[in-house]
Amino acid sequence: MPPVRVLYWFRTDLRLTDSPAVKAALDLAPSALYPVWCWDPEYVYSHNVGVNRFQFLLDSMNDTSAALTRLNPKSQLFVIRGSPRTLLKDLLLKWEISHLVFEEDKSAYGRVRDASVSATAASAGVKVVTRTGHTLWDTEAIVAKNGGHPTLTSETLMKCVDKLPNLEPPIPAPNSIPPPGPLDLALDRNYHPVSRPVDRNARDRTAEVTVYDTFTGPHADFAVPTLEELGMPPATTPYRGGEAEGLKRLEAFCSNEIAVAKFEKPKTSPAAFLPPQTTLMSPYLKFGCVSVRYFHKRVQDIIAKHKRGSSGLPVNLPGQLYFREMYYAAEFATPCFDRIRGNPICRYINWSLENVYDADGALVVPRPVSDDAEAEMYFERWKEGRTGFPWIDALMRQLKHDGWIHHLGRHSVACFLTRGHCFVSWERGLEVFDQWLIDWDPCSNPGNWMWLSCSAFFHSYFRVYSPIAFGKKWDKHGDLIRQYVPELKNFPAAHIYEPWKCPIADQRKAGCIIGKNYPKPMFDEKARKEHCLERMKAAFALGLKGDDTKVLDGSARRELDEADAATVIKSAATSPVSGAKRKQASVADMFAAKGGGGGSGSSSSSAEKMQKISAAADQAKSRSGGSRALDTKEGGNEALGDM
Ligand SMILES: Cc1cc2nc3c(=O)[nH]c(=O)nc-3n(C[C@H](O)[C@H](O)[C@H](O)COP(=O)(O)OP(=O)(O)OC[C@H]3O[C@@H](n4cnc5c(N)ncnc54)[C@H](O)[C@@H]3O)c2cc1C
Repeated sequence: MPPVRVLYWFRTDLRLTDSPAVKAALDLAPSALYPVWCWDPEYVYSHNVGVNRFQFLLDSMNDTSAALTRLNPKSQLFVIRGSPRTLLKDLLLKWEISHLVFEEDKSAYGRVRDASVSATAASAGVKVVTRTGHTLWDTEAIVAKNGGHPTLTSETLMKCVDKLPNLEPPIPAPNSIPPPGPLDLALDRNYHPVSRPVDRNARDRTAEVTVYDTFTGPHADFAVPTLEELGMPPATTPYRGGEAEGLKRLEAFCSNEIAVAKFEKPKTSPAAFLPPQTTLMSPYLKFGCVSVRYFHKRVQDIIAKHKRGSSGLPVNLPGQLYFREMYYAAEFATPCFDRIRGNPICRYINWSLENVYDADGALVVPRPVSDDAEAEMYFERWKEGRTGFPWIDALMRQLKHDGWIHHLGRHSVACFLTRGHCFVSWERGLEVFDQWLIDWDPCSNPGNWMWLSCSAFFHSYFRVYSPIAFGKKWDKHGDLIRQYVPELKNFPAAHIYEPWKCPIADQRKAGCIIGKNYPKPMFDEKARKEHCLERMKAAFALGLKGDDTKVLDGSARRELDEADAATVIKSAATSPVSGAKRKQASVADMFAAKGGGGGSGSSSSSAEKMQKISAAADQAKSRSGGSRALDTKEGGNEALGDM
């Protein structure tokens, strides 16, 4: 029998407790175990990753490396700087590896990469062993139980998992591991990307990237890189990665068993991030520092112990984990999940700012400047936390600084940017979250953006989060605002959510003049909300999805823009005119001029179309119970009360 020599390829499973793939590697009883991380140039340059997420990843890698060394002083996480697609084959040959073992990554990106690496390994005569460990259930099996379709409600998900075998109990961390074999690596290729791709993270770098100057680190010790090697300044997030830190956080949360048993997501405060409000486990799940199955078992055991008065699905903690499963299974079965164009589950809405694609369907980068200057301005001010709505600004600044905000805070800012007020495409918001979130995830991020923008999963578009009342309900004194918008820290509580209404004498006393030290609101929020509701109504009535030919050839956009223009003509005489309305009125003028049959003819046919659309949407709204009812299947981590 040839000796068993295993290369364990770590990716989004930076842990040793309850890792089915680590167990599979050890079950092979290898004489040598090489725990490897490939520091992929694609991640460094082509993915949209901000400094906080890089820091969290480096923390997690260092923690795994230290844990491996504790289990065997000769072991560590062997970090090699290069693409797994090219590098792994050389490692397999040099180290005479018999088995390549890794945890499955079922995302669209992961599937393609893993298939290419597996094929390369097989061609080198190496056996490939994979296990599911990033999700509770095998995503592919869930989709198969759903007839190959994406799971669009948590109820559907539960029906599918009911047909799957029961979850296995978590696997304890190993007590020891074999050492690696010889580590000499006379690698002769240059793994530094010769033609470096567009650097999407250039904006965060303050120095040159030096991480690829060597294969095995500046001291040839396979060390975990540093932020300096990535050309990045120190991170600002207070959250540190790693299995030890993640398990500590989970235990701290679980120490209050009653709170665990009674947890109801919609009743947690978007302004709080300490237990028992929320677990803050998402970045640890994202990087696999904590096993989702271990987390699930831990809370299920507590719930079983305190059955009386415990909360139920979908609002309890297991329910939250099932939302994650739902998005994973939805992503698996949906082409173009992270964009509108070509996405069969995503409703088409004619957002004022949307992504532009070339004839082959590729995103146009750099992005052309939109001709809707107002929408561009809304987007920029949203991103910078300068909208003039302190609740929104506090959350956006918290997101940028800390890399994490509460789920219901994400609801607030996502609703505000998209269907609630700015009418900017969710694709633009997704990109900002992608850059800033430490827990960014290819399934949960697009999935939740589609939910919040009422593009998929959730459809009650007439339920809009107030940028004033919602925060006030949870944080009357405005502590979150005082912390993240220091300009307002001395503002009287009575006016902190609407500082523009504060008497000038009090503004002076608080040391902050609105319009000078802190912006005035960028629009009349009520008028904007009405404007967006009308546009959502039209899009819902048209009822197209991202893969419809009318979306792909641009005619859906024209049709909805015409309908919007007609609405403005209809309402111009009665509605308060915000800047945005003026802009729409000019769109209406353009339409009238283009119509050929003269202004009045065009606008009346358009108005008729709008009337039909509007009536259909009203019917849909009354069928679903109007603005007060919320389909419980859609709820679960929605704030069900006052929005
Ligand atoms: C616009 C938007 C974008 C989001 N992007 C991401 C993302 O990129 N990555 C990410 O992990 N979560 C994302 N979420 C979901 C959610 O906000 C975070 O998972 C949550 O804030 C994590 O906090 P927690 O760990 O304290 O959650 P808890 O309430 O303690 O829940 C426990 C775990 O359940 C999972 N979970 C809970 N709610 C959701 C949900 N709605 N979707 C998916 N998983 C959920 C998370 O893994 C979470 O750690 C997004 C939500 C919104 C509204």
